[in-house]
Amino acid sequence: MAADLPTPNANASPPPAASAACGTCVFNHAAQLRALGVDVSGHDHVVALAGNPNTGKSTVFNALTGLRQHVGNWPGKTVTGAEGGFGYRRRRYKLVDLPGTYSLLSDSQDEDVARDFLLFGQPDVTVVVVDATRLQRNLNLVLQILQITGRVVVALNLIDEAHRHGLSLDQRHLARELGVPVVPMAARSRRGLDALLEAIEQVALGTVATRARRVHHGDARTERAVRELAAQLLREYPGLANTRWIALRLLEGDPGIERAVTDGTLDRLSSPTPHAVSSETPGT
Ligand SMILES: Nc1nc2c(ncn2[C@@H]2O[C@H](COP(=O)(O)OP(=O)(O)OP(=O)(O)O)[C@@H](O)[C@H]2O)c(=O)[nH]1
Ligand SMILES: [Mg+2]
Repeated sequence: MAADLPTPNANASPPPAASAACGTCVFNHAAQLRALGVDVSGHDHVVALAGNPNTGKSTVFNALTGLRQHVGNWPGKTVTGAEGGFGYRRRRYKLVDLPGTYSLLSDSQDEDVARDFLLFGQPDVTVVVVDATRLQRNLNLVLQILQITGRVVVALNLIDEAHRHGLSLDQRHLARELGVPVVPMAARSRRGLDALLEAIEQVALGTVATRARRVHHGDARTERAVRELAAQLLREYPGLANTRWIALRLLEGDPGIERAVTDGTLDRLSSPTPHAVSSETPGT
């Protein structure tokens, strides 16, 4: 496995001078991102870092941006999304470090921040940082994120710890099962950063064919109800992204999503104009 890890990255820092925002980068959702407090001007793509608490998201953030987001060995440090940027092969990427969360479904402020950003900000790429020593537990969030976007790279972090515990992981098998790139890494020692940058670029530019694993729910009646509610949401909030996922959550009585309807979040974050592209991954 160690042979699959590339050498430390030479391209991550310092970023090149900001290029003009890419006119053809249709995956930026600047209006929604602005509403979420993230200014993407001067950047070509938006990348979110998501993952369970304490998996090394901020360490990846720091390695990519050269910034010093607080890192520690206890969970719960990153409360709001820290922002930074990096350059790779003449493109500028805005990077947002999201709070650690075990789920996009339950009801805490951290989970709301992460969920709202992924749902409504529609980043061009979401890097899900997982703890290779606790893969099973971490996959729950990966699968949830794959239901709302296929534009995902899984960063299989803490691979050094996994090896120390005698664990060996088949990242190719995992990538096939999930339908998205999987990059083994040890962010603290910058191992795997080059491969991560490469995978981010490929997903951002659509040069890799991802096919996110989708979970199919319920019977025909549930499916019909989801479709009707999703259509109603779209009528009420034109341009709203991920209506199917939101409909499913509403039917399940998810309090965080119910609150997003009643407190005006959905209204605020639905786009004034329909999206140029759907959030679905090509081929899914
Ligand atoms: N051994 C090892 N430790 C790592 C690696 N990456 C991160 N760490 C350590 O893991 C701990 C947590 O790292 P953070 O980057 O703060 O994790 P986080 O995901 O941002 O945490 P939250 O913001 O609380 O969700 C720190 O002690 C890091 O030094 C790695 O690749 N290998
Ligand atoms: Mg953090």
